[in-house]
Amino acid sequence: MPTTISQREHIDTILQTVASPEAGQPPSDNTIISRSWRRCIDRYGLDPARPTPPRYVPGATLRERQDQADDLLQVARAGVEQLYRQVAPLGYVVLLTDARGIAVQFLGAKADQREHQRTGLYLGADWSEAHAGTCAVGTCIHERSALTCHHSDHFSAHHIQLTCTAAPIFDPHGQLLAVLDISAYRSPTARDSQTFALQVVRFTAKMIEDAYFLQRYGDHAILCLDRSREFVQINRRFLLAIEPDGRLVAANTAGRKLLRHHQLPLPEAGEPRPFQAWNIQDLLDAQADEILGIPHHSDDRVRAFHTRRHREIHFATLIEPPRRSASGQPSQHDSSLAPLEALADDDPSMRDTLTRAARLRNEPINILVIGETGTGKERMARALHESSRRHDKPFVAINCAAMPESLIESELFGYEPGSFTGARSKGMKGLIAQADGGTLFLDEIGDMPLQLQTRLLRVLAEQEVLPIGASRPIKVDLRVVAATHRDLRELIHTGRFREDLFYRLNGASLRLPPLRERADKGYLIRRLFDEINGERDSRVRLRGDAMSALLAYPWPGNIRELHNALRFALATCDGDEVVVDDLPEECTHGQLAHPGASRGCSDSSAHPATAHTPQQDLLYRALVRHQWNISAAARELGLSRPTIYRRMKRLGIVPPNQQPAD
Ligand SMILES: Nc1ncnc2c1ncn2[C@@H]1O[C@H](COP(=O)(O)OP(=O)(O)OP(=O)(O)O)[C@@H](O)[C@H]1O
Repeated sequence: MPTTISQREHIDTILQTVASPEAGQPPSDNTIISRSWRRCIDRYGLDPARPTPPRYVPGATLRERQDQADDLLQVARAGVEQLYRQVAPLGYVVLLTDARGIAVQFLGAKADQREHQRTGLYLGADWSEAHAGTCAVGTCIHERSALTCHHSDHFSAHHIQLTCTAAPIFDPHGQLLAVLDISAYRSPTARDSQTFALQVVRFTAKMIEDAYFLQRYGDHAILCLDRSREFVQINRRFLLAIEPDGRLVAANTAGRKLLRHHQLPLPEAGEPRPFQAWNIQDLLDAQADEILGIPHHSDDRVRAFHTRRHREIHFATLIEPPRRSASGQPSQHDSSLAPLEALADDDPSMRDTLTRAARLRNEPINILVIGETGTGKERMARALHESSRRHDKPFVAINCAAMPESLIESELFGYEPGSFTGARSKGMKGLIAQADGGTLFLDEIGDMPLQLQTRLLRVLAEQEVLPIGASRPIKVDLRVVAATHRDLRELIHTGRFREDLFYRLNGASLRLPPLRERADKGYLIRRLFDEINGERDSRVRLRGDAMSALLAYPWPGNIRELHNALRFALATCDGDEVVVDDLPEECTHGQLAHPGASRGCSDSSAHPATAHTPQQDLLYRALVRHQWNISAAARELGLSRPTIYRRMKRLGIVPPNQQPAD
């Protein structure tokens, strides 16, 4: 690469600084940077006059690194996306690298993908100091602290237009887990312009680190300490995981610093010392049960303690572990409620609906389930049935909208032998009678013809059904659950629904929120994925990047769309995992980059008219890049040759020399 004048000056500055620190003009009086320059030359043998182009690890290695970081990636997702929303308008991209500097997550504008790939600000890029020279990620890994690498702080002349700021993320034992980085191509010359960037990245890295900590030690009591009573519940500055007897198990970065300050350092990861060396009483001047009982001894759930050494005041609050029964297992509810509980995780509307459903499940009243199409009304009806005392009796579902009007009466009420032309000679038991003792589910009740509404009303009022052509009614014991996505009051108003039937059916109502409003999408995705997976011969895993894309997608209300997307991904994926490229194209149209697209860039005009899914796109581009050399494309994509052939066949990609002549 020919060097420009400013690059030439940059190279000279590095060489002079390293040769004689006093003579050179470091870009800032930043010893971290000049130390790193020296390492680049002395230890890694890098030459500032020969800038190395970005290095990308092969696809298979990237996937391996992403798998290893999967737990963190899942926890970090919300934080990384929030950070991206904050900094993208200022022209930054966001990278999360593993502890060795390989970018395992990337967020940046898709429109600038070629520039990202050219600079190395992309998935799979190696930002270790040994390869990229002085840079925010690599130098942060070495220094184990947050820093900005601004313009000519970078070792490589290739990077001097960039400003990059990175912060480390440590695991609960002090081991480096990952590095969070934001980088921009254009920024003011002054280094101070990045002060804010440093604060945001540090803050987000701490948030991710603490979220990971809380997840890892979710089964322990976690003591949160702060020097301020007002902020201790919000800041959670120092986090310490403790055993019921007060032994310290782990601490976040700030917590480990606090312990060191009080001469109680926790062993670092891999150290041979016994792990639970200290008790919380060694830190705070209080009995362990006083500390573990904070929530019960204090109105605002905060208590002040003196530290044993230094007599500093710290305010403490406690995150209690899940309650355990006498058997040591987390306390169990009534197991018959399991079908209802399985419908949702932690969504506020669903929580209210399910509490109500649990109370109503054995009450002798009919229930109306209300919700948009595909929000799980039938699921709810089944779960009500399965968790009720009627669970061993039939559940009969009828879709009032789908049944032809000519058949609906005979299907519902049944008929006597020979009661009309075309009837079966033995007669037929109607669906209502089949549901005797159990639950009758009337879906799309708003579409039931008026004349049948009258007959249904009679069945409900008298608990008996009169088959067509019969002279005597049959007694039935029914619980009716009806469902609708329509506004029944509006239908009553316009004369299309009987008001008296509405009150019969609406003994109580349960409302289901649309998917777009649900806070437990992650749970629904995992649950549906497991269900579809369970129907298959071989089991497949949903990888973190696919999960992130599914969570980021603005789903409309209908859960069926999510179901279809997962079914598609499971049907088309290769191997034993679903990755982001296996998802339908519309799910990946957000800002998230695809891991598979991380190698090289190509002319977008190379798209065949038929190639439009990410999988097709990716494979096609790789094949074009390698002049249809299957082995080379396979190597680049980290796949085997048979897999490439299989995918080409499945995705309808035909090499030019095998295409039929016009
Ligand atoms: N809580 C849930 N957990 C997992 N999957 C669910 C849940 N609720 C609904 N689904 C899935 O979503 C799809 C739609 O569910 P369901 O048929 O119960 O909705 P509905 O509201 O009755 O639909 P419609 O309005 O079309 O009658 C089904 O594939 C179902 O398996």
